[in-house]
Amino acid sequence: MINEKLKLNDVITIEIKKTGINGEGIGYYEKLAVFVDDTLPGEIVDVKITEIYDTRIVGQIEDIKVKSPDRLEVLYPDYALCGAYGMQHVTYKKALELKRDVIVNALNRYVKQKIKYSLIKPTVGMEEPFGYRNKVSLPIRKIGGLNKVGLYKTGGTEFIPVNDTPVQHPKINEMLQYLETLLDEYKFDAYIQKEKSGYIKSIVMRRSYSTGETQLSFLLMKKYDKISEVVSKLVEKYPEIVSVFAYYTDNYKEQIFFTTQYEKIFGKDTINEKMNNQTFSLYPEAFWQLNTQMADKFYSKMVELAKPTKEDIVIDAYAGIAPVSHYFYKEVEKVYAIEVDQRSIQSAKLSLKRNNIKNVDIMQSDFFKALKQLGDKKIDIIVFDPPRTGLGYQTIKEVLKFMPRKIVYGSCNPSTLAKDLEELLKYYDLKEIVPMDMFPYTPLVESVTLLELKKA
Ligand SMILES: C[S@@+](CC[C@H](N)C(=O)[O-])C[C@H]1O[C@@H](n2cnc3c(N)ncnc32)[C@H](O)[C@@H]1O
Repeated sequence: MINEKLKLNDVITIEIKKTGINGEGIGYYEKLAVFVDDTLPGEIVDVKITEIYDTRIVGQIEDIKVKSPDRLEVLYPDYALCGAYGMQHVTYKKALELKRDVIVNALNRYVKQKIKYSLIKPTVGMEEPFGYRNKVSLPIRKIGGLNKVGLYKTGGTEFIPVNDTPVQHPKINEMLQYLETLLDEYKFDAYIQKEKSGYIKSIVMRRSYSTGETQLSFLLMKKYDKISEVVSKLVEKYPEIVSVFAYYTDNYKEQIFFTTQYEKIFGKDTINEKMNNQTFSLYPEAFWQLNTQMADKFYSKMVELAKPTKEDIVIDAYAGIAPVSHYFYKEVEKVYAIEVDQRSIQSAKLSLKRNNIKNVDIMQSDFFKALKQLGDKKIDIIVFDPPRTGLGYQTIKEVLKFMPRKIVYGSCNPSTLAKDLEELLKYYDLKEIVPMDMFPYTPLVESVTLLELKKA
């Protein structure tokens, strides 16, 4: 076997042929796939081998012999390591092309039938692809005696301070930096993993793109009065902070941001975000897309592709706080919005009421179970927007009992999209896939797909 000839730390020279699902370059060494971070198609690279498996090798750049014309200088190497700003080595224009290629590659890999690639449209991106991130969820750790917000190196345990990435909203960066200084000033002890000590574990900061209202959620190991003083200082400087919660945990190990034990320590329960002339009320844990400007394009594309009619009954599956329902309700007879998470449901109910929407029924349920509950109801269109795990065979089997005329599939994972399409395309024709760049300068690839029930 080829890989028996290779040893760790050997250096091989390969040409990068394509981009993988995590943004890495993929080349081949005598037919064995070689995965190398931060490389681009067309580049000739000396690669030091760091991992060897039966079917693939992982390596790191030793030297780039031929550089891609689309390569950019990496200005924040640490932020590439923790995925916060992982595609900074490539021009935005090229990144949009590569994201479409990732979808094409996933379809090639998982879908047996021949796909007309002209159905996969160019990636819809942003005009100004910086400062778009409206929320950060960051652990806080004590490093060299100072409190730092940051992230862990992808797949590792090394903590990397992260408080000024160009993809986060500049106001979020500013507030994070001020928070760090306050935590030091008030002698806070951030969590230290090795010693299992410290009492502040993480911060979630969400800033409404449209109103600027900002919500903070601290995760604490115990009640600690000084948090109120820190919050007062923050609010004094940033009056747009209008909602602050403290969550409590006694679990040192688990990497979580929210628990069921919480209290509001300042201001309102929710912050308001505006989109499509509607107001959405966000509780801290409620799901909301991280890029509000692109979210608007994402939902508008769903309606544009579905072309719903006034008689249609629609399912908004994996609804979150039901933005899809908010975009569809006017065009159709009725929408069932199905979501499992209680706080998203609370936000959805508040938002639908606030926007005076009466033809959306909310179902708090696992999607699979909800389909069983809906029994033999007529469903014309199903809009999916599942987590990265996709739908899976069992759920698709249940969906197929309804045989909706159209399916609109919002996906955040090209691999699970392709696997699900392999099943769905037995009964549906693929009409269009529109890649959407919801996370510029990261490897994440989102898309909206339209399927229509086969005629026969
Ligand atoms: C990618 S988010 C999409 C939410 C919403 N469509 C949006 O764009 O804001 C996926 C949502 O699915 C929900 N979810 C995850 N598993 C679920 C399940 N088995 N049944 C119903 N909802 C689920 C999550 O709580 C989350 O709100």
